[in-house]
Amino acid sequence: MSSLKPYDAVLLLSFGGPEAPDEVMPFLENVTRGRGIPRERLLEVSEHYMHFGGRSPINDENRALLANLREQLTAAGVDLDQTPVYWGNRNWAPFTTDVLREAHENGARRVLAVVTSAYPSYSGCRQYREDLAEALITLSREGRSMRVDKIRHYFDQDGFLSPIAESITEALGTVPTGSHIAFVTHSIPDAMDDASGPQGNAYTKTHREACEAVLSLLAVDTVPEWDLVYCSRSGPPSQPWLEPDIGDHLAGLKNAGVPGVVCVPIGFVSDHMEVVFDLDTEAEEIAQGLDLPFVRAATSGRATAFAAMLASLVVERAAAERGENPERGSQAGSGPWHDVCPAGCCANLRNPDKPAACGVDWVLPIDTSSAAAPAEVTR
Ligand SMILES: CC1=C(CCC(=O)O)c2cc3nc(cc4[nH]c(cc5[nH]c(cc1n2)c(C)c5CCC(=O)O)c(CCC(=O)O)c4C)C(CCC(=O)O)=C3C
Ligand SMILES: [Fe+2]
Repeated sequence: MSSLKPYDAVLLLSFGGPEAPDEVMPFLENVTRGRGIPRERLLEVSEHYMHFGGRSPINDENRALLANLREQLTAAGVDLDQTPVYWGNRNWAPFTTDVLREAHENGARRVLAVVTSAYPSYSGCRQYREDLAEALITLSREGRSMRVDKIRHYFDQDGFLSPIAESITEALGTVPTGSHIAFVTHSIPDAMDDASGPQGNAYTKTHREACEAVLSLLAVDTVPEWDLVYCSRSGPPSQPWLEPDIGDHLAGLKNAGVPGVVCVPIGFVSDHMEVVFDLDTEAEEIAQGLDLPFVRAATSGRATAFAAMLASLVVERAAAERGENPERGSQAGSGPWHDVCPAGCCANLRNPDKPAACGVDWVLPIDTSSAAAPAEVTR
């Protein structure tokens, strides 16, 4: 039996997505609230969702991941009656606050979050920590005191990298010799990359480390040439975002006489809208127009090895909280990512003082107006 003490619940924390046409605009408004995204971009993105009947694939991906994570925690000897696994989202139901309230009602006081983002950045790290802080503040006003930690980022973990490498190896067998690999991730503003991680530029740096680790895992005689490129740019055109865009990159490859491309969505954990629309629909169409052979490699979200890796990081973090100094494996880059974010890590450039949980500087504000017992102080 492996205990998850001191945790009494696990939370799979994700982005969320609409499941019906009338949910699309309210969802997009949730996503972009206060983020300065032009209205035209919102309407354009709503069309992407409408192309799929108003239903994002992301929730079904997370339902599958939830089942796999439960299975892998059970396989690791965790008793799910003692530590149930919940699922909550930032932008759509089931919402984080509601799920944590339910967990509290069922007796949970210390929760370990597993975020569906492999890399550090404001979007993939601090914004989730802000969501958790907001939920914890709301719940503390209801007299419910809880603490939430989150597992470290896992861009460097074999369970994330190996399924991608296997899929690329297979894909390379179906494109002409000399084809390139285009690793693709979500574009973010240059300024957001500059502020990623404790020292800055961690978003691009950790992506490159993951790409290099994947390349070293390929079962091929000659490692193909590769680039890290971007998709899903939004924001005003005047604001610099990470480039090149996958579409422009494909045109460049064609011009350079490259005979084909394996497109690898390394920035994404599962086949959500960015993957099925921006890559499988838009980028593939561009490649077809260029007469450039194009194969898209798999994401690792559905792989057993991926859920097993998440389960092992959950077990590792629980051991660390018990002071047991567990072995901290890392198969890419310069060693394991931190458990607890230092102050200012993945800064919020618009609102630097917004409370964020799971960092050294997190203190649950004690609401003295409440008749309930004072909230426990957490880090
Ligand atoms: C780094 C990153 C990840 C990966 C890390 C992680 O997984 O968290 C990610 C994931 C996702 N992004 C998603 C959807 C959207 N992202 C948007 C907007 C933005 N994303 C950004 C960054 C990221 N996003 C940024 C800097 C913006 C601009 C607004 C802002 O500065 O915050 C918008 C608004 C419209 C638009 O502008 O495109 C939508 C609809 C979905 C769900 C897809 C589905 O429904 O299947 C997922 C998983
Ligand atoms: Fe961070």
